[in-house]
Amino acid sequence: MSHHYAQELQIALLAVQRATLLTKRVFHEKAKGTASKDDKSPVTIGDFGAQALIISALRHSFPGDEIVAEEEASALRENEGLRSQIWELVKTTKLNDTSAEEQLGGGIKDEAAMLDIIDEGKSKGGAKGRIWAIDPIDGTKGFLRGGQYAVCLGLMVDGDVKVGVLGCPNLPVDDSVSLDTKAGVDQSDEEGKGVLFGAVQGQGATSRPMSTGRLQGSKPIHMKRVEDITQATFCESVEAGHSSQDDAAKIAQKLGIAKPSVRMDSQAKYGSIARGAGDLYLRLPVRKDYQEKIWDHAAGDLIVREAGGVVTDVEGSRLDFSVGRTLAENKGVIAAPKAVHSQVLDAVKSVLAAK
Ligand SMILES: Nc1ncnc2c1ncn2[C@@H]1O[C@H](COP(=O)(O)O)[C@@H](OP(=O)(O)O)[C@H]1O
Ligand SMILES: [Mg+2]
Ligand SMILES: [Mg+2]
Ligand SMILES: [Mg+2]
Repeated sequence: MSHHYAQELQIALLAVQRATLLTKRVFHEKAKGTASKDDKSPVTIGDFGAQALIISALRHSFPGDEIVAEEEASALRENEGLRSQIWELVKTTKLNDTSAEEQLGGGIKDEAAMLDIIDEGKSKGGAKGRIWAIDPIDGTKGFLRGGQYAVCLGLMVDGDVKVGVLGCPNLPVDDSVSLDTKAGVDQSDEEGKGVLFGAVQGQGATSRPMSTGRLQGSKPIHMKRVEDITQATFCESVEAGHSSQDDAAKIAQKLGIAKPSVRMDSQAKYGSIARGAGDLYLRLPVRKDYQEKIWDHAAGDLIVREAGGVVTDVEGSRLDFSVGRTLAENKGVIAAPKAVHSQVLDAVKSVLAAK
């Protein structure tokens, strides 16, 4: 059966847009209510709330699909304070358009149902069937710092990403605003900010301004043509523990790039290069044993490829989303326009080989 994924894209865009209304409310509140996960990484009431709203929307339209989501509710079951703060946000966050809200199935029944919904994201992933990957807040550290963050949703079918959506409340709406070194720091969702990226395999990538109700009109986006690699703008993580900034600096030097990197949190990096605001995204392993999570890459990988880019790991292999909740077969990420990807990859390989 041929499949155009029109309904999947529509629901994913609306679900992400609604979830960002919740994260923006949290962003503007002083008490962000963080908890610490087993791996010591932070999670906020925004992460839990956004995950609940997205899963609830997916369940309404696609009840048979599997879901891989980053967060789980166990910490909330033991913490009534945290739980009720999240429920307060979830039950009062709605799109201000009746038809759009209806497409998402409206709200969640009660607090207990919310916890169960959050826990519906425990699929093991894999190579068979329809599986959604959700990162309710990607770049949680950036979110807490007032940097970039993204609400991320991807649909994989038989291990291949078919639909990808990124909501980036703190990026400029205008695709032509080039990244500078301030793009990742001290950002807010003031006037002129907030963009939704979307892509369907084989149909290209788009951006549109975020709204509080129905979807706004979209524009196709494309990666920028790199005439001269020495003038390229590359982005990397703010967190030195997530991507080796030392290796990135050596790779840049090898390519003759003198401009400092743009450091920003989250998959906003993928969105930014896909729209031509920057050129390259390098994610270079710091720890040999770390496995990248599928929800950190699924949407961004498709959006960049549909905008004319190539995304591989540091060895040049495509990211393999078919092996579970992590990218167990890949290390790092190299995303670049098609015409220069192999040149960048050569530089990456030679720098990493020399270590
Ligand atoms: N050692 C590590 N190496 C690479 N990525 C890591 C990591 N530890 C955590 N991460 C992931 O890095 C993501 C943020 O990426 P970035 O640095 O590009 O903003 C985090 O997503 P969350 O913020 O959703 O937890 C987390 O999943
Ligand atoms: Mg996290
Ligand atoms: Mg993440
Ligand atoms: Mg996250």
